[in-house]
Amino acid sequence: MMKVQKELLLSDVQSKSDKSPVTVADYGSQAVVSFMLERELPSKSLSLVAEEDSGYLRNERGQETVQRITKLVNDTLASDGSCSESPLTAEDVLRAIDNGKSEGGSHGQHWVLDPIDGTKGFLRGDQYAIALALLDEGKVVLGVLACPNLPLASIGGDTQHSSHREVGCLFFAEVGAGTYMQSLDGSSLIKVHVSTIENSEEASFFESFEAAHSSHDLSSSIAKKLGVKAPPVRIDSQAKYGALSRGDGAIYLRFPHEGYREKIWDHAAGCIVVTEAGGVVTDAAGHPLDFSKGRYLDLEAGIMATNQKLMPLLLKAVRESLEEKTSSL
Ligand SMILES: Nc1ncnc2c1ncn2[C@@H]1O[C@H](COP(=O)(O)O)[C@@H](O)[C@H]1OP(=O)(O)O
Ligand SMILES: [Mg+2]
Ligand SMILES: [Mg+2]
Ligand SMILES: [Mg+2]
Repeated sequence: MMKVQKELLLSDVQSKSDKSPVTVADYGSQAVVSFMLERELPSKSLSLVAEEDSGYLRNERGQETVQRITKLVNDTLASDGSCSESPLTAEDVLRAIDNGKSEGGSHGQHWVLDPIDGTKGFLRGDQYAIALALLDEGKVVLGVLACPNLPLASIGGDTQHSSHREVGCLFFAEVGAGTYMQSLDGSSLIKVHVSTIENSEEASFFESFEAAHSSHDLSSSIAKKLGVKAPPVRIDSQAKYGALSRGDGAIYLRFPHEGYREKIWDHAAGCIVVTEAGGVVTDAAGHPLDFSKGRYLDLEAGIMATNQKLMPLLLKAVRESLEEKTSSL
């Protein structure tokens, strides 16, 4: 994935109908994960709720892109050493991508995948994540978050110039069993916990790098009410949930602009990674996120995450800031 990030060509990037970018890496990652899940869980019929579909790839202009993705997928499976079968054809790859069309819901088990979360960060050479979760009867019971560019050392405010530049973190959480972090090369497994800060003035917070994804004005007003002194830490993708789960910062604020609908694959893995590390994730009204409603989350105004001690204070500050915003309109 990191090699693809470095070598990405202009022609490898397309624009979707909602104007967000999608790359050969997004499609390739979805095909690989879908293919692996099918292979590892042969006895069950797979239900996968995933971001991408093959629509664009199946039209004429997509032909070249499909060839490129097919090569990437086969190279990846071969380098992993886990593939003894013959190489996948373009049609196999398109079918693996389209496995992700499930509607999810409150019954049975559904895998939830964002093959590349934070595509804009990926294109910039910054943070991105591969996020996979398992829903059981509408609840997230398992979450895995791979963050190939996230430093193993803390990225919290005052440690940003740390000399430890090693990157690549894997977070995983299972309901009732806590959250663990491992380096992507497989060494050093540790159990992680959210920050224990109780004084909001000492807290630092994460938000989107992209101002179009989350209102920076609103989070700055909330931070001011809490007396937060540190400047916001702005990074892309669910890497924010990962960083929060190990206490790099104490708060995550996300307030998309009017009309944006949050998707379950953008939060399912991150949510359990934070809650199993002792944190709380809610919408702006303080309700837990409901992953049982299909491909979209149905929620009020925004998403926030912090530790249990700070949540009541945060909720109050969010309420006040939202009221001020409404009355100023
Ligand atoms: N207009 C938008 N507002 C909010 N989030 C968006 C918007 N467009 C895309 N996203 C999604 O928000 C998430 C990244 O936001 P951030 O990095 O700011 O946390 C990604 O899941 C991204 O999708 P994608 O998975 O396609 O990158
Ligand atoms: Mg996308
Ligand atoms: Mg995403
Ligand atoms: Mg994505």
